[in-house]
Amino acid sequence: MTIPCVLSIAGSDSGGGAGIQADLKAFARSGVHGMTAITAITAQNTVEVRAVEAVSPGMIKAQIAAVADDLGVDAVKIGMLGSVATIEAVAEALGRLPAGTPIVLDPVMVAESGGRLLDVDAEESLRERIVPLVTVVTPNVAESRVLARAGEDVPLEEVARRIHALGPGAVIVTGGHREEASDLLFDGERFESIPGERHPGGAAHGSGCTHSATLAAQLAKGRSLMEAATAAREIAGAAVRDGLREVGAGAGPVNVLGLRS
Ligand SMILES: Nc1ncnc2c1ncn2[C@@H]1O[C@H](COP(=O)(O)OP(=O)(O)O)[C@@H](O)[C@H]1O
Ligand SMILES: Cc1ncc(COP(=O)(O)O)c(N)n1
Repeated sequence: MTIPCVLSIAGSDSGGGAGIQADLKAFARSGVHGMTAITAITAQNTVEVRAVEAVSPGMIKAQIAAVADDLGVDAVKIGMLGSVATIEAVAEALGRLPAGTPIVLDPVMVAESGGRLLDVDAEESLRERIVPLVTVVTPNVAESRVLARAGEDVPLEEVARRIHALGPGAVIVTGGHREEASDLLFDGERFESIPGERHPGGAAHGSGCTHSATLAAQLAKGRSLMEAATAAREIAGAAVRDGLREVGAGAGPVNVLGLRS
């Protein structure tokens, strides 16, 4: 079998912890060939997002078409989209991929450091134009409540049901911000808890990106959704545990490749 080719449609993090930089490392960790369609460039470090510049819709579509026409796309991970114009471009490009291509959406809204990465007026487009097209959507708890328009009083199972009703194949609410750090999977029929140890002293900048990129890579390798979700939880958790705490003054970058000084 030839090596799977997986495409990340996401933003660039100049600090190297999240976005496409995290995705390429996660793809390598899972043994697939990584490709990128960059949606935005961020001037970002572990403390703040200083500036964001969108890539033009035409250039985003050209990147996706270039890799699809030659290398082929065995799975897609979508991260930061940023604006309505970018969402429209990505929705159009996804429609040209072969039916059945696994698509993982990490609905990135706000960076770990607090900077906004999705315009508020783009939340509705994300919900209507992208969420229904994807195989699995992987919000963290805060993102799940925005997608479901659910307040703190709504139980997480109901939040997942409401997101599923928007049309994706499945929902995984990631648990990095929950006390027990387990992920919650809902495929429209059953709930599965995907447990894992919490690493409170770890470095978590890029954990969501690492999780969704790993999920896409594992699906490209032919794993079932449950197998892929289990591997993504395990690999993201270990990347937080081994995270580079000493790098930067804020939340340090995850370390999915187990780098040591
Ligand atoms: N402190 C932690 N300890 C163990 N696993 C973690 C920790 N933080 C995040 N994870 C794991 O990393 C993945 C991403 O989670 P999360 O932090 O919820 O996403 P985001 O980075 O989008 O906020 C999930 O599988 C989650 O369980
Ligand atoms: C370009 C880009 N994409 C995604 C994230 C989210 O990652 P995190 O929530 O870990 O900051 C980010 N900070 N920057």
